[in-house]
Amino acid sequence: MKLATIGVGNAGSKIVDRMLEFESRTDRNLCRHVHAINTARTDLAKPDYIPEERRVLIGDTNQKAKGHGVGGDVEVGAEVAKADLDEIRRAFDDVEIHTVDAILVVAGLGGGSGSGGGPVVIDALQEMYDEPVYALGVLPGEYEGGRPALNAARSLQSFVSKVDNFIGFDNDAWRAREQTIEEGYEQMNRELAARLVTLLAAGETDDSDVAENAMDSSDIIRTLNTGGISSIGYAATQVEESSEGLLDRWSSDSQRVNRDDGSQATKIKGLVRRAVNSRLTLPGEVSSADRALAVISGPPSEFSRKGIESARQWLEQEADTVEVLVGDDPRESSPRLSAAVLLSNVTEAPRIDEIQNQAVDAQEKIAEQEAVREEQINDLITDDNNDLDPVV
Ligand SMILES: Nc1nc2c(ncn2[C@@H]2O[C@H](COP(=O)(O)OP(=O)(O)OP(=O)(O)O)[C@@H](O)[C@H]2O)c(=O)[nH]1
Repeated sequence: MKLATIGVGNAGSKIVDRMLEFESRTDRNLCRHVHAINTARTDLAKPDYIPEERRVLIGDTNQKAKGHGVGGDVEVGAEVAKADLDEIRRAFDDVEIHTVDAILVVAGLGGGSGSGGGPVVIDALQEMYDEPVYALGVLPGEYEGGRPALNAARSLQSFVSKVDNFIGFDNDAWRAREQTIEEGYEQMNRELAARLVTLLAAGETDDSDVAENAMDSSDIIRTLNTGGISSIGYAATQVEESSEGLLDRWSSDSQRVNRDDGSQATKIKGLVRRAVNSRLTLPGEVSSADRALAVISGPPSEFSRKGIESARQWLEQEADTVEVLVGDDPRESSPRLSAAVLLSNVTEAPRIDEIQNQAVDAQEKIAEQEAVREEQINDLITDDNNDLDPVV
């Protein structure tokens, strides 16, 4: 698949940057267009891979943002993006839409810029293009507190209703306790990038006849057509350099002998099983998914038709749906064989309910605190001062 990828806010831009890093390390070419849109000038200076001319600063003339971010205020994030919509649209003008299959918007939902600005950007994209628009949204960890949960719960509603599919990533599930938050983010972003790129880059070459079971971008689009909230599982293994394997790699496609000797089939089924049972980007009940798709990526000498078939049967049972696709993504020089599994429209994801509950609590607490504050101010100016007249 070929994507136009847009990071909104700081987390969104960092994740897109890691996607580009993973692509360049693994010789993939998924993101044909990239943009980073943010309200904080210093954060926009940080990416290693997003070209400078693709970084769009919004809200620098807004009194509440002034180029320094919106401090977790989702309303200001949305307001700033709306005010600078012309600039955002202009940035998209040079996206050659005929060269991409879909658009992916990436954002952290706990802050203000990505959470508030993301849905505004998505509206603009849906208006401008017919291609599907997907989102990758990061859910804040419980440890971040009530305000990020409230931002995320509100923003999630907008994201899910506006995009063609929302892929979730749960910071809580991926947090390693022994790391600082920044170190943790760096590792999470790399793990997430590997999953997204391995899955979505399948079929990016337009050369779908290189392998018999090659996955195509239309397969991915079909699987994501369910809408709703989706999750990705992933597993990888090092490819052994047997002399036979080397031979296979150097032979031409027509001469390639697929050994299909049972052990390769077992390996592929095992990888898909490991991917599904691994920590998902958004943990959830696999059997609640509407559709599933698995991409087996690596040197074609490692592929096995039997493996694909038994992985498909296993996944069909596990996800409890007949809408299952399993296919190859040949990467001739890759030292790894990997499986990325997309579970589309997972309806049972406990973290979503938790965030909604945390958000309701936070909203009640905020309302209570505001009422108390108002009362205190009233007390302060009315107590024992009843004889005094205000100046104006
Ligand atoms: N996985 C991951 N999550 C992050 C990262 N940075 C921030 N987050 C999460 O994303 C949420 C939003 O943070 P940012 O992206 O920094 O915020 P923003 O959208 O730029 O908005 P403002 O800072 O309010 O202007 C946070 O609450 C965290 O949950 C990151 O590098 N990786």
